[in-house]
Amino acid sequence: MAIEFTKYQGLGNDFILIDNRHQSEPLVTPDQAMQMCDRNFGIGADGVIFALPGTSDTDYTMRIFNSDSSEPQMCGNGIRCLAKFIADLERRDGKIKEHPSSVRYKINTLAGLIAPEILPDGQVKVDMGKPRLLAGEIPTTLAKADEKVINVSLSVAEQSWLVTGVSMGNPHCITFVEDVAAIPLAEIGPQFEHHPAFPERTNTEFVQVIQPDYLKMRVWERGAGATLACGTGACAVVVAGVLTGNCDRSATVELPGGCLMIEWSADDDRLYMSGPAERVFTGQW
Ligand SMILES: N[C@@H](CCC[C@H](N)C(=O)O)C(=O)O
Repeated sequence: MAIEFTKYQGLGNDFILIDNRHQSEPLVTPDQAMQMCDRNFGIGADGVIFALPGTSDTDYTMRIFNSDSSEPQMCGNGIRCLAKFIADLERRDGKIKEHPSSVRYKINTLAGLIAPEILPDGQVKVDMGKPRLLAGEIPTTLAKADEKVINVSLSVAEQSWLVTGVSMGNPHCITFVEDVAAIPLAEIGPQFEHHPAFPERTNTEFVQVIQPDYLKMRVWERGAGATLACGTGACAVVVAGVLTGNCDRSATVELPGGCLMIEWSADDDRLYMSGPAERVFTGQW
């Protein structure tokens, strides 16, 4: 069966989007998704995202397979791409106007309800929900299940790292370093990802504080390796930065693919992420 797809990217974190609005299960299997993501033998992407029907209180459901075929709970750059993809489909179907002032969606994900809004300038602002900070929620064995994991020592590659754990629905392990460019990401990233202290593996972010409102980060993603950006990761980094006294509640996070604006609201405890999402090309698999 031929599958129509559209490729999108958010700061170079790239995804194959599939219109799955009329079926309740993803149109491709995790193994097929892995083949599609292959950069030599497939389309090439960090993941495959499906726009599925919503639930009673949401407009749509998002599911995603990583490029290694695993299924994460959430993807920040991916949900901005999904919002643009759905708006393109709805525009094509005549469901929304050609140039609406803004478009909002409520999306059901494995991490709960997430709400993206396409702004008039084309950027997408996403209400990413509340961070989860307890070890049992992340999950990690670095502290007791009902304790937070803030600046806890973790031994990787014969070195001791002070790490902070944050869940944005998916697990993140954050460490602040002097020089993010000097981190041998391809060598130590997999060792963090598969460390026994993270029973569901982990995304890992290395962060350099340039100023309290400007951070530079590199990421090793669970199931995808070194990517150019990670939206849930950037949110988790600001939370970890606030908890460790390293940054303000609003900060620009610079990733290899560009910048995201992140705000951890003191009023409602929710994370707000703003950044771009662009269509790249369409095709048939
Ligand atoms: N790139 C994403 C995160 C995708 C999921 C991640 N690899 C995981 O397994 O948790 C983002 O922008 O948040």
